[in-house]
Amino acid sequence: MSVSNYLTVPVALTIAGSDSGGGAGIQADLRTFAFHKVHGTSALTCVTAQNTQGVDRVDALPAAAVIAQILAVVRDIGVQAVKTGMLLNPEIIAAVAEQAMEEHLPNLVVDPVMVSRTGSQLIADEAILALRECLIPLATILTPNRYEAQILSASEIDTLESMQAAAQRIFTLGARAVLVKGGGMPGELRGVDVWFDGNRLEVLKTATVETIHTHGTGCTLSAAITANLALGHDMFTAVKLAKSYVTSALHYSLQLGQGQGPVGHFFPLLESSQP
Ligand SMILES: Nc1ncnc2c1ncn2[C@@H]1O[C@H](COP(=O)(O)OP(=O)(O)OP(=O)(O)O)[C@@H](O)[C@H]1O
Ligand SMILES: Cc1ncc(CO)c(N)n1
Repeated sequence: MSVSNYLTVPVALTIAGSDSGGGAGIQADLRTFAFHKVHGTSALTCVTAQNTQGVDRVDALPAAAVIAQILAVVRDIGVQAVKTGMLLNPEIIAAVAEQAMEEHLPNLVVDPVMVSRTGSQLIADEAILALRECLIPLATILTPNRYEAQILSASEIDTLESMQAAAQRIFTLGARAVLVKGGGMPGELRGVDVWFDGNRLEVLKTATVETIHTHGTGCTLSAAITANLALGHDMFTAVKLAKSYVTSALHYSLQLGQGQGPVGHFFPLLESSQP
C-alpha cells in the first residue's frame, strides 16, 4: 500500500459554453487551466454544435442550472479566480452578475464573447446590452476583441491609436482594467493588444504568428489570465504571462478539420512528440 501525497493547488472556475470541436469555450479553458497547474472547475452556460468551420446550433442551459453549478463549486471547493465566456442570453448574464454581486466570483475576467474574430455576431442584441450594463461594471479585467471593442466603444478600430482610444473609452464602463485584443486587426497588428487600467496605457506586442489555425485564441488568453490570477500574480503580470502562453500555443497550432484549427495548448508535449 502507498499513501497519497495530498497536494493543494489553486482553483479557477470557467462560466462558459461547450465547443463540440474542442478548440474554444470550456474545452480550451480547462486545458489552459491544467497547463498552468490550476484545478479547473466549470459552469456550463450552453452547448454549441461547432467545428473548425463554424457554429451550427446553440442550446442554452436554464439560468438556474448555471447558478446551481456556480454555487456547487464555490460553496464546497472555493475558487481564487473566475472567467466568463459565452454567456449567450440576458437571463444567464443577470444570474452571473448576481453571483458576482454576492462576492462569489473573485478576480473576475470577463471575455465579452459577442462577435467572432471573423466578424459574425454570436449573441443577440439584448445580451450585448445586458453584458454592458450588468456584468462589465463588475469585471476585474475585460478582454474584448476588435469587433467587441468597436461595439463597446462605439468607434471604428483600424489602427493602434484607435485601439488605445477604445481601451480608454471602454474603461469608463466600469471594469478595473481593459485589454483590447488585436487578433482581428490587419497585418502586424494581429499580435498587438492594448491595456488600460485607468492609469497605465500599455501596448503588448508580439510578432504576428502566420497561421490560419487560431480558433479559441481569445478563450485561451482569458483562461490563462484567470489561471495566473489564481496563482497569485497581479493583473498586469497575469496578462503578460497569458499573452506569452497564447503566442507559444499559436506557434504549435493544430491542423484539424477543414477550417480554422485550435491552438496547441500543450505545446511542450506536442513539440517533443513530432517526428
Ligand atoms: N496571428 C496571431 N499572431 C500573434 N498573436 C495573435 C494572432 N492572432 C491572435 N493573437 C493574439 O491572441 C490573443 C487573442 O486575440 P483575438 O483577437 O484572436 O481574440 P478573439 O477574437 O476573442 O479570439 P477567438 O474568438 O478566436 O477565441 C491576443 O493576445 C492576440 O494578440
Ligand atoms: C463555446 C464558445 N465560446 C466562445 C467562442 C469564441 O471563440 C466560441 N467559438 N465558442
